[in-house]
Amino acid sequence: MSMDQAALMAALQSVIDPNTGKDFVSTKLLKNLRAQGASVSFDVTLGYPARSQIAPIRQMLEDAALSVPGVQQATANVDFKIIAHSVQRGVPLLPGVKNMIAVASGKGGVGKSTTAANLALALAAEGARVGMLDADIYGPSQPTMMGVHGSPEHDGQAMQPLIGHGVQVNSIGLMVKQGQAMIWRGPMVTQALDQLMRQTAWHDVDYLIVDMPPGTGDVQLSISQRAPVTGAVIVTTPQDIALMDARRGIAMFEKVGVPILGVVENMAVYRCTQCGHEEHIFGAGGGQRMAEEYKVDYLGGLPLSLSIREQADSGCPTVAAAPDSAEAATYRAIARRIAVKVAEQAKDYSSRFPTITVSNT
Ligand SMILES: Nc1ncnc2c1ncn2[C@@H]1O[C@H](COP(=O)(O)OP(=O)(O)OP(=O)(O)O)[C@@H](O)[C@H]1O
Repeated sequence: MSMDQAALMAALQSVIDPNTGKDFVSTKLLKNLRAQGASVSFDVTLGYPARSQIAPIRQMLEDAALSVPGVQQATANVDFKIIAHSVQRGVPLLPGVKNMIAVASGKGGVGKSTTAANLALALAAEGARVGMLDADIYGPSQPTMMGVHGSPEHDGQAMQPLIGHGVQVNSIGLMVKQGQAMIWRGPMVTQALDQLMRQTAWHDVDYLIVDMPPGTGDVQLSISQRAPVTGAVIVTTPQDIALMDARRGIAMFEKVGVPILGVVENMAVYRCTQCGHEEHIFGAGGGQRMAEEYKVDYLGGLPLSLSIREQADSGCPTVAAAPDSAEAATYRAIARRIAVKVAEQAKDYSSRFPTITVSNT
């Protein structure tokens, strides 16, 4: 029995990627469909890091093809490729970095650095090449959280990032003495961060996570204007005051044309380690309500958890220390949502155009 090509396409189109909610045919991700006798094969390239997703997606696609009368053999070649997506107009990309994701918060102490570290590890666990730029001048904690020691080597041109849990790390905390940066004035901070960003030899990074200084002052505004940011993630806790500050964070990025990838609610609920009872100490649903009000995505919530704190503060964040825990699964789900949202953004075309230098001579 010969196969009906239209039926094959319809069957393949009925398969929905659970991560994007879209099919692979109308999004043109399915390519090179070959049919020979009773065999079909095709390629699917996902736009987000998907090591754990390849096998189930391959299975769904092959099952769909095999359900078509006349198809006896189906081979789906599924892989992923992360490309550079657009940033603010007129801001050039950093060499060696495809996408920069700013992790920000309206106020300090909400768990921004912990979230940034775990998201970096979650993206890396799915096969992405990840960098971590710790720009938190007021409390650079990434060297501790990512477990890196020493200073980056400088070859006269650029600094070599340190490697922690497979992630390329550089931090303002590795460049200055403890406490020194806090007394710098705004322009000095901006200059130091600019240098840190541009003079680090990032090696073919798919996602550079930037742990931003907390707040929405001049330094933060300047980074969000000058750095090529693909999108921003806002971390908040559920208290009204933190939510109010988070709103300011959203407004700051929107003002400079950086898309908000979504909101992460940290320390959303307390779960008793003895009996499992859950208590919304700071009120329930605040992050979600704020996300709805501001029409941004609610990416997920993390509980107030002793293990999250202990693991991050001891240099092995939860995603690496306890990959089978519920908290690690939440971080991975949030990271996947972020990567999918980045993949949906327009491609960066700036590298296609030559830079025009006007010379007066
Ligand atoms: N979900 C959580 N449960 C328990 N403790 C947490 C959680 N998230 C973060 N912490 C802890 O709270 C403290 C502050 O977290 P973190 O440094 O990530 O916050 P931050 O917002 O980056 O702060 P800063 O304003 O200093 O940049 C750390 O000790 C961290 O381990």
